[in-house]
Amino acid sequence: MPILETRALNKRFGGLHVTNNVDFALEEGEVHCLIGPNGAGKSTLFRLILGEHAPSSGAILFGGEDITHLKSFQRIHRGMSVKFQVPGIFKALSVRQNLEIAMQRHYEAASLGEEIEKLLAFLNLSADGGRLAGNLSHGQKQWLEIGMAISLKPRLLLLDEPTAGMSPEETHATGEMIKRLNAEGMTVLAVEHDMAFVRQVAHKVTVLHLGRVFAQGTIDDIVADEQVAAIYLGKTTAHETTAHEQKGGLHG
Ligand SMILES: Nc1ncnc2c1ncn2[C@@H]1O[C@H](COP(=O)(O)OP(=O)(O)OP(=O)(O)O)[C@@H](O)[C@H]1O
Repeated sequence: MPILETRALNKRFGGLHVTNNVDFALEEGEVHCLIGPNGAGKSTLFRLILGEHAPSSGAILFGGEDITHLKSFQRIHRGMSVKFQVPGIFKALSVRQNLEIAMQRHYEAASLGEEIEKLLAFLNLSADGGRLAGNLSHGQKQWLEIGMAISLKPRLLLLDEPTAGMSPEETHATGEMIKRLNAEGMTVLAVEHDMAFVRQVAHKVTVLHLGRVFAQGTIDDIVADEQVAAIYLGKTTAHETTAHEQKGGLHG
């Protein structure tokens, strides 16, 4: 049974049909990347899954349960967690204090310190626990965010462009983190533009285009798909679409 499923999911903003009859299934235990040209509807689908947008029609299931009408916090209680692109860390607090805030209600006081140190080590931030979060590098801030998102050991981790703005080395280190989390049992859905990262982590890739599922397969299937290449070059005539400005090409 898929851990997450959308059935005939639609979202319209006025006359704009941004999520168009999306049937999507995420299998438990996989790392799945959602790609597609700018404006394809990736963020909107993400926000629908999280409960930040209400769908116009269709259903969302998590662990087999219909969650279409649940609030975000109820979805989080059921085991979803998210890291958005914009950092939501407390800049004026230390790295350790940030993790403490995320974790304190969920761990016994006696084990909290040890859990935080374990997480700091996982995030390559052991030497930075006492630094103000606001003084971390961009990549380190993203890792702290990931740390806050995984601190409650979610069943499903949602990542919105986790490597945006990172160096190739930081991107690779982030990929290794995702692979370790996955090896320990976490299912991951990531919106991502960086194809090197997608190749590093993804078991499966879904391409969204004009709000629809356009293609699905392994990264090799997707990169070899000429129709996918065409939409990235803005050559599609499926709708009245103009060439999209790309942050990164398909072959990244
Ligand atoms: N709240 C909103 N109100 C109206 N239109 C919206 C809203 N959110 C998104 N859209 C429109 O929906 C379309 C899809 O946007 P979305 O952000 O989901 O795409 P995306 O694939 O995530 O793009 P990017 O890769 O640029 O982040 C765009 O045309 C966008 O302008």
